[in-house]
Amino acid sequence: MTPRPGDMQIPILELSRISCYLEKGSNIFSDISFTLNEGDILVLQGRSGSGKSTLLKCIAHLVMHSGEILYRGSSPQMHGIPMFRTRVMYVPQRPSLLPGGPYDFLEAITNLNAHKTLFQDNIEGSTKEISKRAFEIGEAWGIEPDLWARNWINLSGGEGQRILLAAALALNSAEVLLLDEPTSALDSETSRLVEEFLVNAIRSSTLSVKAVVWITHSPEQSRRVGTRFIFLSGGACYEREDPSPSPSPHPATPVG
Ligand SMILES: Nc1ncnc2c1ncn2[C@@H]1O[C@H](COP(=O)(O)OP(=O)(O)OP(=O)(O)O)[C@@H](O)[C@H]1O
Repeated sequence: MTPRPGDMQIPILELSRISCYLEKGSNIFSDISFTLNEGDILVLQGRSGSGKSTLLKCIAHLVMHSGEILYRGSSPQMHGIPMFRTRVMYVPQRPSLLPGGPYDFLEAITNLNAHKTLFQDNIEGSTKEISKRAFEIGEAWGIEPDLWARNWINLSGGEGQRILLAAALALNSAEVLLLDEPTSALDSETSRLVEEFLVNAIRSSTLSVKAVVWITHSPEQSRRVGTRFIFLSGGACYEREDPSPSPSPHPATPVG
């Protein structure tokens, strides 16, 4: 489903009572609810193991969960799960499990039916055009074009991380990017370049991305990029006005 003009009034993403259970009786979190609107950079914080990555994977329908997720007012099933994942895209911290190299990855993604349906054979969606855009973004972040032809296992953590993010942006199909610690392997200078690019991408009218959920452990980064701040703690989720490093046991606004 392609967004229509009237869709702009409804939240881009609505989560209602999302719960994730690993085994019987053991839940990572329960009843998480919040909405995401165009222009939001929603920073997701919480202690290690609190369930941040799992929540992003639930949103992307990569992990079993209960509750309801609506994208532009319709369920992922209504959009079709592959199409939903091109519009609401999870970007992992590392490309550790991907086969081949970055260029193979771009080729595989651009050959998916959901991608082809979205671009309807428009040249903008071709592997060649997307690779060109990906190389440009990568170069702005210090990635030489020849690295795209390497195997993932022969790239450094920071190189793989930047390439994966550049690819997600170059695809220009996602309205929501779910970023799992996107700069965790980068030095502070490169991290700033990536942050600035992403913040400008949300404001740009020519790029597809309209909102981001961004996991970070850095309060400084949260402050620089975030427009909203949500904390996962004790299986529940709280929205705060500021990106304080340690959520108190009784934060201001429970949103779950
Ligand atoms: N497939 C799985 N099987 C068993 N336990 C899992 C699985 N995936 C996640 N977990 C557990 O769920 C909890 C939440 O993990 P998750 O990776 O979502 O945390 P996180 O907040 O992103 O952590 P970090 O900040 O360290 O990246 C952890 O206790 C983790 O061990």
